[in-house]
Amino acid sequence: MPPVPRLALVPGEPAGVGPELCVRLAQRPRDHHLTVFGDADVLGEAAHRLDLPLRLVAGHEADGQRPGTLVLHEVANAVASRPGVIEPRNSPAVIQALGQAADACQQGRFDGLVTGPVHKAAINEGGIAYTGTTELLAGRAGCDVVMMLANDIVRVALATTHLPLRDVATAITRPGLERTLRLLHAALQGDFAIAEPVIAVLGLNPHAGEAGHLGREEIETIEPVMARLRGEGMHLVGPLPADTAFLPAKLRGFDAVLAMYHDQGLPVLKYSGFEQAVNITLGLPYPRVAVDHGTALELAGSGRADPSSLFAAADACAAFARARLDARTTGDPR
Ligand SMILES: NC(=O)c1ccc[n+]([C@@H]2O[C@H](COP(=O)([O-])OP(=O)(O)OC[C@H]3O[C@@H](n4cnc5c(N)ncnc54)[C@H](O)[C@@H]3O)[C@@H](O)[C@H]2O)c1
Ligand SMILES: N[C@H](C(=O)O)[C@H](O)COP(=O)(O)O
Repeated sequence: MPPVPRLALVPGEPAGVGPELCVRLAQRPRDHHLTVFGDADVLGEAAHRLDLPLRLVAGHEADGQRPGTLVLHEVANAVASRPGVIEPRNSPAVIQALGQAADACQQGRFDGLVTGPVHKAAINEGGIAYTGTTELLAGRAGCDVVMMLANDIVRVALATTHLPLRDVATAITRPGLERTLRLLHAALQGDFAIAEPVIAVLGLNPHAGEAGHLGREEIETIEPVMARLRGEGMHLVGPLPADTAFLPAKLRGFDAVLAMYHDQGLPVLKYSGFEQAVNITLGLPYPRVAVDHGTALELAGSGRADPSSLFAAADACAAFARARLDARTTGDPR
């Protein structure tokens, strides 16, 4: 019998669409165990509003695969939550749920982590410094990571993540970019089984700096790193002008695109397929896959939120986890 992946599921912001999407996810037949780290009342109320069954049970062996059921690891909110209304007093519970699920993955008690959307401002307004779950998980695991969003059309990795635009240029350094490219390359080979990945690297400036007349980061930072890694055999294209790098004919030749900052790459990814796209954290000791959308507060409680991205995240995380479990049983060092 192949091993059944055990996934930890964190709904994210209780006032957002995360809890109701988790209830919808729980209804699907599945080939993995799901344990939800969150508040039982919030999940129960979301199920009631959707008129869907939800049994929250203890222990993952017996029921973690049964439709309509989730194993519960309770992380109770401080105060009652209402759909669409941010309550910063619940921010510690959101972060505790993420932290406890992450630690459980790192300890080998789960094989992967699936997360719903978190409201970054609510967490900060609750007194907790937080820029994103990618950064939180990297800090907790003590490793470098790369954020990559993917759908059937394109994979977009980011050289920098959640920081003000005015700080981007100085955050792009030769050592940082080299680490990012090595990690991305290794993940495309390991988790995506692409033997010789082709990675397009975007420039930072308009027209990739126009030979130094519109900025020098391409010449001083990006090109030297690319030259060094090409010398080791990596297939790197660029630095490319970002405005035309995503033209369909070009994109077909790339296994991933490395964008220099969040809004250089993610609008294209989200425009090309918002529903099925997922957010993958590369470099952690366990697979982590999240939805590509936010808390959509205006939809919370309406039952109209599309669960496709959470479904895709759970499927992708289960597939990554299964591949790693299989590799372990065959002695593959993945
Ligand atoms: N995965 C994450 O944790 C994540 C991702 C993006 C944004 N966020 C956070 O979410 C909050 C709100 O961000 P935003 O408004 O920029 O983005 P958003 O994704 O919440 O909303 C953008 C648009 O997409 C729609 N939308 C989002 N999810 C949907 C779904 N499942 N079904 C149907 N429509 C959906 C919304 O109604 C809105 O029109 C912010 O605090 C942001 O930081 C979190
Ligand atoms: N940058 C992500 C996006 O736009 O979808 C998002 O904000 C979530 O990232 P984290 O998983 O790091 O919270």
